[in-house]
Amino acid sequence: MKLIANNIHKKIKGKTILNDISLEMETGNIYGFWGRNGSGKTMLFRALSGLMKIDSGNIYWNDKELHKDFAVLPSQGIVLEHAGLYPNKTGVENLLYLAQLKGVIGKREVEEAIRRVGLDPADKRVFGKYSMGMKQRLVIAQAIMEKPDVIMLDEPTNGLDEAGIKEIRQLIEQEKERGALILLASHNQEDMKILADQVYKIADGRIERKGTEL
Ligand SMILES: Nc1ncnc2c1ncn2[C@@H]1O[C@H](COP(=O)(O)OP(=O)(O)OP(=O)(O)O)[C@@H](O)[C@H]1O
Repeated sequence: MKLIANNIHKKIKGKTILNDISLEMETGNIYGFWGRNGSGKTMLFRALSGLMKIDSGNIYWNDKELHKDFAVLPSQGIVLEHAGLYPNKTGVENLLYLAQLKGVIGKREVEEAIRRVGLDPADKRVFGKYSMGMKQRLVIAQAIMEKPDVIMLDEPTNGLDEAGIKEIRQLIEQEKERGALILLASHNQEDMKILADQVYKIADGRIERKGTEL
């Protein structure tokens, strides 16, 4: 399965955020997005997921077009900010609530995802009391819990200690082996070296370079 972008452009308040971006990505691979703060990685993920409309260009998932055949990408898990998680709900409660919106998975799968990121489904602490690393793990659990075809991870190893980084890298590899298409934005060079099959270097909203190394 393929995710394709053809010549996408986006301006916000007169400023060009995405400038003629074309990409072709296939399931079973990890694509790294490397670039300075503000280069456009997050905005690109938002565009590709359908969360943000583009001004021109086309985005295809297989033979279907985003914004024509569907409003958002049909099978995706996305880690952006800690958006959508309630500080006064536990991890399980938070993910169950989100799972119920789609109705594809139930409690068993939610608990399995929580275990896979190294958290305890029986933990009664609420999200607001989680450490930064625990929050990050729960957000990743949310992105993978429905076993989506496309997973977008924006800085997934942020806030994790060395052991946590290793665990999350393993999880990302497992998701690739499962056959997911993974987009990974990270400032961590090791993440790029270890995980990415292809690296897109982003600068000023453009793809400056594509290759197998940084
Ligand atoms: N709501 C907004 N209104 C105006 N400009 C915005 C808005 N959101 C983002 N931008 C601009 O879009 C550009 C790209 O930002 P983006 O968040 O995609 O960068 P990034 O590569 O993800 O950066 P970082 O590494 O800091 O996460 C930046 O110049 C930013 O200032």
